[in-house]
Amino acid sequence: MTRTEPTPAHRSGFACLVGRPNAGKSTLTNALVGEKVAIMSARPQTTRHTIRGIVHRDDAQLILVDTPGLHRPRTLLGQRLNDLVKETLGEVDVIAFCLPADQKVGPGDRFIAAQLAPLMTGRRAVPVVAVVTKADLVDRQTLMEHLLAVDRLASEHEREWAAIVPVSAKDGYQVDELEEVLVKHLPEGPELYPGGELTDEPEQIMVAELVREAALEGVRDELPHSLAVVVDEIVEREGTGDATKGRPPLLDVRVNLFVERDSQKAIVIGRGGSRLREVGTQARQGIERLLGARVYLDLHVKVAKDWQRDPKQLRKLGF
Ligand SMILES: Nc1nc2c(ncn2[C@@H]2O[C@H](COP(=O)(O)OP(=O)(O)OP(=O)(O)O)[C@@H](O)[C@H]2O)c(=O)[nH]1
Repeated sequence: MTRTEPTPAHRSGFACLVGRPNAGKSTLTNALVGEKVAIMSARPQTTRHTIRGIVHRDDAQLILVDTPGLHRPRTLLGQRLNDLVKETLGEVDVIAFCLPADQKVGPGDRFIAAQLAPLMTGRRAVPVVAVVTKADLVDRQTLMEHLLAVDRLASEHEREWAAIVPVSAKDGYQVDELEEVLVKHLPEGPELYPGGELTDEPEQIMVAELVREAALEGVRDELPHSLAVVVDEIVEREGTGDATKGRPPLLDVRVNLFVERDSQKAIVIGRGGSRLREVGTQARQGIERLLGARVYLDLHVKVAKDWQRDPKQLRKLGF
């Protein structure tokens, strides 16, 4: 008799690596994602999240995002930035807090732990996995002591880490385990970046960014964080390219711009659509350079009310 195993549900979501400078976040991201996709690190998707890479598997899609550095604020602006960071961190599914094994838990780590503590409790608590990085640099004894110190750091705030995982991005020690732990904390859900077509992904992100830049030009104050740009599709119009004659294809690029309110929609579109046309022209030039093709750019402005407050919407919009 054959028994069919139930297929485990597909999981998808966002993880954010935080930690003081030099904690090993970038190196660990590369180890998790692999070099191929790590090139995405340079492509800002939005001012809120930078996608650093996607771990794409049959059973899960883990999207690693970045936030601006979480530092001890020295100015009011710093404070504002930290508020933004906290808001952003509150929207991810799991946080990986990196603490280097070769350095004692210090004030920088304490500051970050204090910022994370309020996020780790309440109805929308975000699990925080403590990741002890650079494990290869210390001996077993030092590693054990460090793990205990990291454990105490959570206790100081009457919290518990969702897990403590020592890793070495350099020799690959426990990187797979960390991936499992992070995936385990993702909600069940479909692929957020379909097909795992990772090579297409940077293009879409860059196209979205070019449109976003053009759309914000001159109206940044009016639309600070209220604009999300999502590339709907990039398709080649049949029979348009002819490589033998060096003729690039014509690409149809469809892009949606989401704003929060009708008044913002009016700003983006401008009188009689004049602004949107300018946005289109400006963005198209950049996109043509980027893709090395002729581009027909189709922009749609839509109102997605309160999207900033709804994590499901945010995800749909690629945040
Ligand atoms: N031996 C060893 N060195 C590591 C490991 N991970 C990172 N490093 C080194 O630690 C230094 C900092 O690593 P990064 O990945 O740049 O750290 P980061 O947290 O991204 O740094 P910031 O961008 O400043 O926040 C680099 O010189 C890395 O080569 C590791 O697992 N083992």
